[in-house]
Amino acid sequence: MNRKQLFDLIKQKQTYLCVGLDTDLDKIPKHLLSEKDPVFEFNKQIIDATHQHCVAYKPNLAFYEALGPKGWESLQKTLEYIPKDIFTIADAKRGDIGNTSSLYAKAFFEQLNFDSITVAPYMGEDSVKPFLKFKDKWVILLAHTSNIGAADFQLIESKANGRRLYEEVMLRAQSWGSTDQLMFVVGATQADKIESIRKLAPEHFFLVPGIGAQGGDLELVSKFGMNEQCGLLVNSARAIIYASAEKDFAQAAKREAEKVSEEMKIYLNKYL
Ligand SMILES: O=C(O)c1cc(=O)[nH]c(=O)n1[C@@H]1O[C@H](COP(=O)(O)O)[C@@H](O)[C@H]1O
Repeated sequence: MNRKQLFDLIKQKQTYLCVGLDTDLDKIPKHLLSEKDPVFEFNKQIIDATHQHCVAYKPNLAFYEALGPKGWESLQKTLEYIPKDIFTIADAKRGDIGNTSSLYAKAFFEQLNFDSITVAPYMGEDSVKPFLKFKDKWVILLAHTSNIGAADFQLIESKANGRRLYEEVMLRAQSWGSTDQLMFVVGATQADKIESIRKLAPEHFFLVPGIGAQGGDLELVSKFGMNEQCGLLVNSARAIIYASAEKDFAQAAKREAEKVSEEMKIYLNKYL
């Protein structure tokens, strides 16, 4: 899916919601635990209930890898179940020396056929470029993340040019790939900075996690983060998928996704 197709999908569905499939056996409703594949059964029902209200799904690999080979199987089945017109993000935060990155890229783009993968930029250009060699696939590079520790390194200012580390990442990486293959992660909890962050990369899509459970402000993110092609995929996981821990979990997730999407529809009309 290219940038235009992603924007068309956003316009058609009037939402830029990404649902995070951070599926945790300790949090899913107890009645699912007797299923052969509880993780897939949970995801399947969440996807059935929410797919009309989102444009992307983002399974976080940690939740699947923690279960060993069974987790990979659940992930693969989940990916195959996601409707083909919906954008998929492997939240894997990979990145290594070039030949290793090439194999990570194969794993996520060829074996699993994800549309995109989150990548950590700190090993530099040769660790990111192998992911950019795949046609119609996206790299989503960590820029300014949502967590408290984001300040530890990302805010360090260069003595040479005064730029913060995340600013340097965003500016340099733009020469590595086009706006049709590179996005940046900007946490919703950084909403106070999103206006200046948008100036660093006016045309790129941002993946914005951190609304819902982490308390980020969707209106601020939308008002200052949106560009002419929306340019935002805003992720929420726990607040949607664990809206209820009972048998009505899928309906509760649908209600939450619908609520966020209705808000997004207002912002699309107001700020686009
Ligand atoms: O790359 C990410 O998706 C990510 C980056 C970031 O800065 N902050 C962040 O929370 N995430 C991920 O986004 C999801 C947020 O989940 P909730 O807080 O439950 O909505 C998790 O899977 C995180 O790993």
